[in-house]
Amino acid sequence: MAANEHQPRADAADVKPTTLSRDLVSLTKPRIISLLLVTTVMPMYAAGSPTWITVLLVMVGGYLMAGGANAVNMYLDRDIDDVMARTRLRPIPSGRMAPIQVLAFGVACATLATWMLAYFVNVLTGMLALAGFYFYVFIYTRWLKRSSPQNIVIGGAAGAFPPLVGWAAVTGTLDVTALLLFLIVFYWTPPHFWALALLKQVDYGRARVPMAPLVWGERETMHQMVWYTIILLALTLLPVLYGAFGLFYALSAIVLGALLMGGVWRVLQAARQGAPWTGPAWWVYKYSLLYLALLFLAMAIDRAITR
Ligand code: HEM
Ligand SMILES: CC(C)=CCC/C(C)=C/CC/C(C)=C/COP(=O)(O)OP(=O)(O)O
Repeated sequence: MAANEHQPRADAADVKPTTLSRDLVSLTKPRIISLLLVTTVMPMYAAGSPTWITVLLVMVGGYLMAGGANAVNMYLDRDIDDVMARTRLRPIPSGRMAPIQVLAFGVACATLATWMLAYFVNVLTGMLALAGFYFYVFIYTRWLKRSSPQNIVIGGAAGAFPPLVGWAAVTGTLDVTALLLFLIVFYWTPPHFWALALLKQVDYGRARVPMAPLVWGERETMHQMVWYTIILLALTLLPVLYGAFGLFYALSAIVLGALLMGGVWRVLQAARQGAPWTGPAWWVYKYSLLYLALLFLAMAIDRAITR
C-alpha cells in the first residue's frame, strides 16, 4: 500500500496558515537549495572580495529564483509526483494546495528574484539566474525529464548555473574559471543523481520517467557514473594547472575526488560480483552532497589563504 493512502485529501481552501507557510517553504525544496547556495556563494569568494550586502542579496535572490523554479517544477510534475512514494506527500498531490496557487507562487518568486538581482546586483547576474530558471523548468522538467535518459545530463545544466550567478555578481562578467565551475557541477550531476535513480527505479518505473537505470540497465548506468566521475576529477584539477587555485585546493580536490571515485567504483564492483550494491549506492548519493559542498568551500578557503 502506498505510503500516504490514509492521508486525508484536504480542500485547498481549508488549509491552516501554519500548514500553508510550511507548504510554501516545502515547495521551494529548501534542502536542495542549501547546496545550490553553497555553489553560488563560494565562487563569490573565489572571484573576489564581495561585501556582505552583495552576498546577502545574492543569497535571497538565488533562493527565490531556485525556490520559484522548484515550485513550478512541482506544478508541472503534479501527475508523476502523485504516483511516486518519495513525492506523494507534496502539497499538490496530497491536496493541500491547488496547482494554480503553486504556479502563481513559483512565478512570483522568480519575478521578484529577477528584479532583485538585476536591480541591486547587476543585470548579468539577474539574466543568468533567470536562464537557470528557464533551463530547469522548460528544458529539464517540461521536455527532457519525460523523454530521454539524457534528461539529467543535458537538463542538469540548470543546476550548474549557480556558480555563474555568484561569479557574475562579484566580477560583472564571466571567464574561463567560471566556465570550469559550471562544468564541475555539470559533470557532478550524473554520479549524484544516478546513484539515487538506481535506488528509486520502482518509483520512476511507476511514473514512466525514462531514468537511465530503467532504459540502459543498472550496469551501463554504473559504467557511465564511473566515466563522468573520471572527467569530473580531471576538471576539478584543471584550475590548479593554470594557477587559478593553489595547493590547499589541489590537495582537497584530490582527497575528496578519490573518495568519490572509490564509492562509485565500489557500486560497480559489487554489481559485477553479484554482491549487494544498494549500500554503496546510498553512500555515493549522500557523499556526493558532502563532496560538492567541501570542494566549493576549499576553493574559497584556498583563495583566502593565497590572497
Ligand atoms: C538534473 C539535476 C538533478 C537531479 C535530477 C537531482 C535529483 C535529486 C533528487 C531526486 C533528490 C532526492 C530529493 C528528495 O528526497 O526529495 C536529490 C537530493 C538532493 N540534491 Fe539533487 N538533483 C540534481 C541536481 C542537484 C544540484 C545541482 C544540487 C546542488 C548543487 C543538488 C542538491 C541536492 C541536495 C542537497 C539533495 C539532498 C536533499 C535532502 O537531503 O532532502 N541536486 N536530488
Ligand atoms: C540559477 C538557478 C535558479 C538554477 C536552478 C537550479 C535548480 C532549481 C536545480 C534543481 C536541480 C534538481 C533538484 C533537480 C531535481 O528535479 P526533479 O524534478 O528530478 O526532482 P523531484 O522528482 O524531487 O521533483
